Amino acid sequence: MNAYLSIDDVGITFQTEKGSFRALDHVNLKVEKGEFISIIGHSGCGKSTILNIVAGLLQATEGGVLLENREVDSPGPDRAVVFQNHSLLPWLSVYDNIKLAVDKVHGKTKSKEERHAWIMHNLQLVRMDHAKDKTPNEISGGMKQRVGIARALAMEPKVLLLDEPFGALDALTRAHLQDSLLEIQRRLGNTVMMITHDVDEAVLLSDRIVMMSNGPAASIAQILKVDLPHPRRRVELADDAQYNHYRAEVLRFLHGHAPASAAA
Ligand SMILES: Nc1ncnc2c1ncn2[C@@H]1O[C@H](COP(=O)(O)OP(=O)(O)OP(=O)(O)O)[C@@H](O)[C@H]1O
Repeated sequence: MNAYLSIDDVGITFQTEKGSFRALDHVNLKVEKGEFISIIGHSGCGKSTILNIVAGLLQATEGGVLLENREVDSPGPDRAVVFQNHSLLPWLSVYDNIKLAVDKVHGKTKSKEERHAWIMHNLQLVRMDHAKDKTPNEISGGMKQRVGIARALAMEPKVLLLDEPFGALDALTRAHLQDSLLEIQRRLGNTVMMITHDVDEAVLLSDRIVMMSNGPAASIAQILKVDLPHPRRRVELADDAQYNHYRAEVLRFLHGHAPASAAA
């Protein structure tokens, strides 16, 4: 039987003014339903490119992506993306930003009252129901990311695609949001692919960490299975030998694959 999400021998070549650029080569990954996968690797190795291919925003040159055995060839509500810099519409309230997505995805299947309850439920999940009437410029960066995550969850996607969702946040806000995401993901059983540069974030949240080689022609170099029991609590894990082992593995990998310019 095929995996829930299957990235099969994906390669991509971009045509640029300077000629063609081979970004990814022979990328293969099978993701199970409910799995939390992190993708880590040096800048420019092709993490966003993989995510965008899964999102259907980019077309692979070779190979392809199957989600529940159906080929991904365009963006769709079954794959919600959260970017580093939130993509909320600034002229709509927090509530209406989520409503837009909910009406699109659930407009035919849920009544108006059900949709309202669903919007509020998802705002409560990320603890943003108190700010439902505010516009994005009236709330902080961390709050905007919370709303972006609520909007993605409200679409009930098969796969949640997170491109450095906490990259632009301060350490404390980031830690809070990681904890909420972990708790929500465990509760709802979402299938998640998340790009990160943060080793602790990857170990804390993931079932598996996909480590990429440097480009051009980047591929998956190593996959680390993170066998830490849940619930995972960051304070307790700080002294946990297994946690520190995984952390060291990823750091060793990144150090060993440092781009030539950074290795000196
Ligand atoms: N549309 C494009 N045209 C040409 N080259 C591209 C295009 N998109 C990405 N690339 C190149 O492909 C490579 C991978 O880019 P990508 O953005 O996926 O890397 P990344 O690992 O996500 O980087 P970062 O961690 O810095 O965000 C880079 O060398 C980038 O310059």
